[in-house]
Amino acid sequence: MADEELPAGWEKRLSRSTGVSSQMDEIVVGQHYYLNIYTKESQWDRPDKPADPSGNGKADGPEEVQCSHLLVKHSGSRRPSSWREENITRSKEEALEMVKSYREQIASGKATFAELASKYSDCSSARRGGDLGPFSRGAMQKPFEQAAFTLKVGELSSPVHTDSGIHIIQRTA
Ligand SMILES: O=C(N[C@H](Cc1nc2ccccc2[nH]1)C(=O)O)c1cc2ccccc2s1
Repeated sequence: MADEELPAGWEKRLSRSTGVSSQMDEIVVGQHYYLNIYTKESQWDRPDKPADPSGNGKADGPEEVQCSHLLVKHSGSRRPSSWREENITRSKEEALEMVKSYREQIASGKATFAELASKYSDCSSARRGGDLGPFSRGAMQKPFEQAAFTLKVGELSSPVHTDSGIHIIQRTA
């Protein structure tokens, strides 16, 4: 289908980071998203009307962040399998208890984020100590993005729920 003209004020962008697609549950590189050129807000869905220049001040905050995360998947995860465990059957409640325990160990200094993420994260980024690299809005699932872009550098999130499972996120840049 021809790539029709976008309504005024929008730009079509290519997400440079990998992320989990909202449809197929696989790592996608180069998924398109749409950027409001006035407010710098982004959205997955193709806009059907001109961009709103007002944006109510939502354009604040960084364009790009870098985070590490520790993911604990559960039986309700979109892909209940990982490098650690071929068939993940733990309950969501059990996953939440595990995530809280890891967060406590990191916050108290008993262990570093990278030590626990590399041992226990159900994401393939475990091999990098949980580091996801830099990413902009539009690259990750919305609950993850909202948390990541709200954190200050060095801050640790509360447990964050996405279709992939339950995450602890640390913003590193
Ligand atoms: O989506 C990924 N991995 C999924 C799990 C997952 N789901 C996520 C949702 C948001 C952010 C990170 C996430 N990681 C998997 O392994 O099943 C990614 C792995 C990596 C590895 C390096 C850099 C970025 C990424 S994003």
